[in-house]
Amino acid sequence: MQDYICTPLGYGKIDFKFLSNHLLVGSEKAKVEQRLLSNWLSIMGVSYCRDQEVKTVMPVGNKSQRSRVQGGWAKPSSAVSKPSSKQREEKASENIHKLPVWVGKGSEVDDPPNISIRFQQPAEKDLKFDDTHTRLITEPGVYDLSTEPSGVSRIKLFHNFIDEKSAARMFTELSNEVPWEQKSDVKDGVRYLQPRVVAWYGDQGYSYSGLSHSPRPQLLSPLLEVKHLLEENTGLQFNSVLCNLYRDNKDHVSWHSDDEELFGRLPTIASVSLGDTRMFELRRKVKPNSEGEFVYKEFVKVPLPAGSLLLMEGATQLDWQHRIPTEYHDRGPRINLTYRNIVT
Ligand SMILES: O=C(O)CCC(=O)C(=O)O
Ligand SMILES: [Fe+2]
Repeated sequence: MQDYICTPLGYGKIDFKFLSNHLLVGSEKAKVEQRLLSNWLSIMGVSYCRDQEVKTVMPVGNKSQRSRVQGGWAKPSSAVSKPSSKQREEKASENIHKLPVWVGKGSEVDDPPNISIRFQQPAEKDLKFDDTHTRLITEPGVYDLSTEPSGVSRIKLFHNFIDEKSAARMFTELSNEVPWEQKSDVKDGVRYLQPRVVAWYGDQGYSYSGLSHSPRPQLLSPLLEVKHLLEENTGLQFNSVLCNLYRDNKDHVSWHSDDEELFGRLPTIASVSLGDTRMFELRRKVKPNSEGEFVYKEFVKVPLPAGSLLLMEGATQLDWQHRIPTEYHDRGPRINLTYRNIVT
């Protein structure tokens, strides 16, 4: 059994002070908090199982917190006894990870969320978690992700870029009027149906991963509205938009970069979200290690609510990948509009 501890200090109202890599919950109180809990767990990349017996208990914090949590909804099992909780706690506090500090853009940048993570390294197994960095961005701002010879990778997050009422109206119009299509693409020589439906608008077509979109120059009115808003606010031009509809929690887009040549070397991609909130994740690209494995260490997670705008700029497509992962729990439909500019 692998164990590690996370303390979600300062994030949300989650009333728990310990986790294991299999956090198993049983009581009513825990059930009320399952959604928060599973969100937080998915943010931290921890697997989550419900309605099973607690296999591991990893107390963190003072004695009163411990007994409250254990007494409330966690049943320690025999797995707890070795090594002792105290030993684990002491070991864990030696291993507190200091997450990297954002390189900010003056006053536009809010402080990073106050999350600290403690990792308990089990004696018997290497979790490969111990040197990963995950940053959660919930506040609007400008965030420099990395600086490499290729340039600065920068994202900008805006909330309420589209007001609530307009976002709801656009969501309904686009759900009904866009000719949504489930395409298939090729991965490792095999053709798969994409786990979402899409539509492409632009004067030119767009091809990637063995699929192609024909030109569709006539933008629907909500798409034009957003395009004008973007152009007014960013001073940039966008001549195409890929519309994605994630129908439920299972729909997703896997790790990728929008690094096709037709968008230029350092493209700005403007991503507008409507409908239910989904987590947008980035990971920094790595070179394969000596065994040919890709061991990713830097992750960024950004919940994207309705009306938000996320700009990906600079070297983000060269040095980072992004995805929308599946979620464990139900999600309503979400529409994402990624505006791009074809330069060739
Ligand atoms: O749905 C999203 O937020 C991301 C979509 C995306 O990455 C893409 O269309 O290339
Ligand atoms: Fe993308």
